[in-house]
Amino acid sequence: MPQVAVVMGSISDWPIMKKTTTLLETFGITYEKHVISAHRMPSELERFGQNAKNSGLQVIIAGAGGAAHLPGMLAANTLIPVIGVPIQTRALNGLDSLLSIVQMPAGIPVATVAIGEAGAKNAAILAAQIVSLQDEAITTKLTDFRQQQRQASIDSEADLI
Ligand SMILES: Nc1c(C(=O)O)ncn1[C@@H]1O[C@H](COP(=O)(O)O)[C@@H](O)[C@H]1O
Repeated sequence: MPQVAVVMGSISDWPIMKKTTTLLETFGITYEKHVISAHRMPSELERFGQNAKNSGLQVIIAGAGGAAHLPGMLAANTLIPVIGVPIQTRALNGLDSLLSIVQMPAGIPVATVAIGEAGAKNAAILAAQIVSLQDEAITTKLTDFRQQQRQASIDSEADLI
């Protein structure tokens, strides 16, 4: 039974959302991935959201661009925490996606991360932190990941030439 679902509004979001799944694999988290659009597939979205808890999922990561209603509509259909990834857009650089995801009305939260690649990576780390509350092996992997980042920053000083 996968721990996390990675959902995107379109296959065109996959190059960014692949950053999320790659990191989930690094942390040893099991996941499933789907294209589900709130706009184009409203009944599938409702069914997925309403079955998510029973299928054993612990976190949903949802990436969408433009009028990015997908994360909010998933959140409206489940009690599982939803992390929203705003996809960068050509017309408005992803500001449209960010505001559509972050400005949820009180009562239906979406944990919104940064636009684009940084957000896609942070979504995976945040999901790993949530799943790690019940999985000690993931805590160990997260600790190692932090240590590697720290060491890479320390080592980078040698390049200040
Ligand atoms: N924001 C949404 C939703 C939704 O929120 O339901 N469905 C698709 N999309 C977004 O439309 C953009 C363009 O999609 P296409 O490339 O398929 O036209 C994508 O970034 C997708 O996430």
